Amino acid sequence: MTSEQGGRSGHQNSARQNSGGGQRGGGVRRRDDAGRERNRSTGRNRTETAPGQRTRVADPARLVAFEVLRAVSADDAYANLVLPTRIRKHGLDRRDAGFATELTYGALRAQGTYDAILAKCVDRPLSELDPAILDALRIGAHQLMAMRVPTHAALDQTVGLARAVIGAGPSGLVNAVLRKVAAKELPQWLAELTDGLGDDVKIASIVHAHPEWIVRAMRQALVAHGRDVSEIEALLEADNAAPVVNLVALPGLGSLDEAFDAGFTPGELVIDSALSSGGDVGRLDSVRDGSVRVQDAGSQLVARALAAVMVSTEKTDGEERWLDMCAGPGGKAALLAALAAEQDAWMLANEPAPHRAKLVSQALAAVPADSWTVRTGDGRDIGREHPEAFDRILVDAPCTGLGALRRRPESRWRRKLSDVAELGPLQRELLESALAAVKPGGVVAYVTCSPHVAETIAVVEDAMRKRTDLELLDAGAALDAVSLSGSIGAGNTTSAVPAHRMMAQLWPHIHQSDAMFMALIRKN
Ligand SMILES: C[S@@+](CC[C@H](N)C(=O)[O-])C[C@H]1O[C@@H](n2cnc3c(N)ncnc32)[C@H](O)[C@@H]1O
Repeated sequence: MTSEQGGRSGHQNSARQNSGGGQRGGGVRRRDDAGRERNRSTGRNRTETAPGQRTRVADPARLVAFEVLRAVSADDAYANLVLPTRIRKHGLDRRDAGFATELTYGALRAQGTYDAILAKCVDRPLSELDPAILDALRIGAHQLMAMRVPTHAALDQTVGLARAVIGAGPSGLVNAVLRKVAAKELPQWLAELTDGLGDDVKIASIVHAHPEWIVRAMRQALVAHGRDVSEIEALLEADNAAPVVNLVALPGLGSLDEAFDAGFTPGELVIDSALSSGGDVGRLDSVRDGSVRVQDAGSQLVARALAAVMVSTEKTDGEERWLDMCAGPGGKAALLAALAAEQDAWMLANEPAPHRAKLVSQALAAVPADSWTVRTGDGRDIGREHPEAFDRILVDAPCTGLGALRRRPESRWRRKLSDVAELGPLQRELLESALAAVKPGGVVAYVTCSPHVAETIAVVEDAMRKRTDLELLDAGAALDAVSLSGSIGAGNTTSAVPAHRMMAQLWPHIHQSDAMFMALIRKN
């Protein structure tokens, strides 16, 4: 299990520097540039016996983490959306914001492992604890197990947080439980929790903090794409690392010069992209004007692959017509529309949720307006309403998002196996609609941000079985064709099933991208 690796140096520094942070005796706590507290005026001896007695006011960075965990567990909030607002609300400086980010994301990602440890230290089922106490314990556990926070500071500050925001009684429980947690280091806890377990899936689930059904699904996906099942450890660990920030310059519209001047480095997977493990992208003018966008490298690759693949359609009025059937919030739509504009094509971006359709319009604002139109509606209707009307169609289907666990720290614990079955009919209907809407000679890209075989290979195979006019193109080769290295190994060269050799899967541990799946289907 790792903590925020993407911002590693910044966060680990902040973890060290903030290790003793917090307000004392009700005073406002400030740190100097080296992270040392100023105004240490109490002169009080720090003992390890009664941390809760010392700290009565919550350290703002830990308070932010606690508030985000509460919003996630009580209100089903998304941590990546709530965290920035709480950081602003509490006025955290850059260092404290880094600490709060590592604490929040780390505690959420590893929740299953920490709950297993906590269950050994609490004398009742965790489900019987006040959920606020459980969240405080998770925050304490992450500091003790995975951050370089000295034990006394982790205890002192977490008990102080509990005292300030939950109450004196609960803070005693938090103190007692965290002392038991602190008695062993993480490797000892993991050894104890997995001792005698003969099942590799259960062991990986505890050690790498993923639900068992997801470990099983990832193993199955690796094998289905011709990879060795032993890669599972690296894949799960990649999910536990913070992703680097990827930028794309919209072709013909944006330049990365400003990003490079600001310390971004050229992306290695895909052209016109840049990488950063930290920094505030919102400060870049080019990001603010929408000509440079934050976008995962895998998303960039699939959009570029669809735009570059050969089609042999009859063109309406000499121009190609493209469709992004599931466009919200508009990441791929912006890149696709810019590519369409370069090729004198026009694109329809469809999204049924009105607020997400609005985001699509905003994402497309930097692209010449005569190159695109946004439709607010159900993609399942498009095949019937516009039969054989489009040369290229992207179906970026609603899915479990198991390929993007790096950026959504809570989602692995929120998602359920039943979600996969629930999404299946919609995924199939959207693909069928796209296959009706594509012209003969045109191509449909079926894409998911999930490697789950039931959402990927199975959906494509079902669609192929239903029609006789379809052909799978080599999606791995199509990704290679638009990659910088020319060979990224996303295809499957070894499968005994010819159709499986045509489908491509990107992986966080190999490509440092989301686990994006792509099949390219040509209608003959
Ligand atoms: C995986 S997201 C698409 C991400 C988007 N392509 C991007 O790159 O930003 C799937 C989208 O499909 C939309 N969706 C859900 N049901 C749909 C339907 N019946 N027809 C079309 N889109 C649908 C969701 O609202 C969601 O915005």
